[in-house]
Amino acid sequence: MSLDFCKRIPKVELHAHLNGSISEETIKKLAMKKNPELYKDWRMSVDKGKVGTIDNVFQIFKLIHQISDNTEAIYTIAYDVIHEFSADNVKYLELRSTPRDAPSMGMTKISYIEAILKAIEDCHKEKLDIVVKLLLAIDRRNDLSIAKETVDLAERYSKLSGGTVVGVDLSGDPSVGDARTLVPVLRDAKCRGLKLALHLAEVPAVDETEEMLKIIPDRIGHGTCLHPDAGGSQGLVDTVLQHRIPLELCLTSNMTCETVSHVDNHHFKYWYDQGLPCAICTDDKGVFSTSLSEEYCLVAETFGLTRNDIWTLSYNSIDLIFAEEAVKQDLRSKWNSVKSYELNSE
Ligand SMILES: CNc1ncnc2c1ncn2[C@@H]1O[C@H](COP(=O)(O)O)[C@@H](O)[C@H]1O
Repeated sequence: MSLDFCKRIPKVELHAHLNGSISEETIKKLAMKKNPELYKDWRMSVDKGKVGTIDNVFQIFKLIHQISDNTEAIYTIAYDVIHEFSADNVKYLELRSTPRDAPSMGMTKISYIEAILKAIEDCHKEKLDIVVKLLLAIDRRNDLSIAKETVDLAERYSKLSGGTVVGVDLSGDPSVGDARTLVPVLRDAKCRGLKLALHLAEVPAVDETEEMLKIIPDRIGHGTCLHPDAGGSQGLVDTVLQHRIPLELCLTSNMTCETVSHVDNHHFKYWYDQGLPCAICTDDKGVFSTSLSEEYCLVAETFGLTRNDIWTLSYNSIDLIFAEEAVKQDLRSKWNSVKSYELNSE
């Protein structure tokens, strides 16, 4: 499978953490303004293949958050990240980010969210050929009151943004906290009409995952350890299949975090063969030095998928987006208008 083909086809990105998606250029630009040492530290941490283990990855987020501690930086990051995904032929992007405040820098959670929304709006005004939506993330280390505040903000900004904010993500270091404490807030978010994308079973956690699946999230992030062979259980597999809960799969991320031993063993294969809806995603394209095209190419090469399979994978991801039906229809037309050309060209 040529990378060129994967670059050319239109794509949907459904699992991209804003601060993990920052490119080297943007990090450099922001760090130079603040403290050039931060750029050097970042450079040393993310050299491809060196990141290793999930603990190291979460150290890198701490470093990035030092750089993105002001609203101007958040705007720049969102603006640049949207342009970068667009340059990779991503036509629909769902960003997710954890609202943060930094009182000493004058950043509030409100100004944080508004900076991202402004970047989305500015890209739209430029007529960039990409639809962008936003999920507000709850860090699993947070307590119930912070989670509730995030849900309130998501509901408020879903209205104020005219539907750009579409839901809530649950993420954060999977070895920290117990997501079960957040169940009432997540259920409430669902009742309020917000979509739920939950990181589940990124590491083995059968009891927690069982409880979280009772919410029936709209999508699952990773789901690496759902299967009994990966530290999950048949019950988890059955529930996911019964409700056909789509998975957001991020191969390079899982390899780098060492939650999957070898790419050949990636759970994509199992779920794809079961016919479960799966979206290929980047997770943190900056931290993992990847792009959505590279992820598609990796899936194709690892599991022997044809051009047609890859096209279908990309096309079917449209069904999984959290936007209204009219957006889905527009995207399907866009895909169909280039399909025969892309599938038949060299
Ligand atoms: C590698 N797998 C992962 N698993 C779980 N959570 C992850 C993650 N990658 C990123 N995040 C979550 O996203 C935050 C950074 O973006 P934002 O500051 O929110 O834009 C991280 O701090 C973490 O909470």
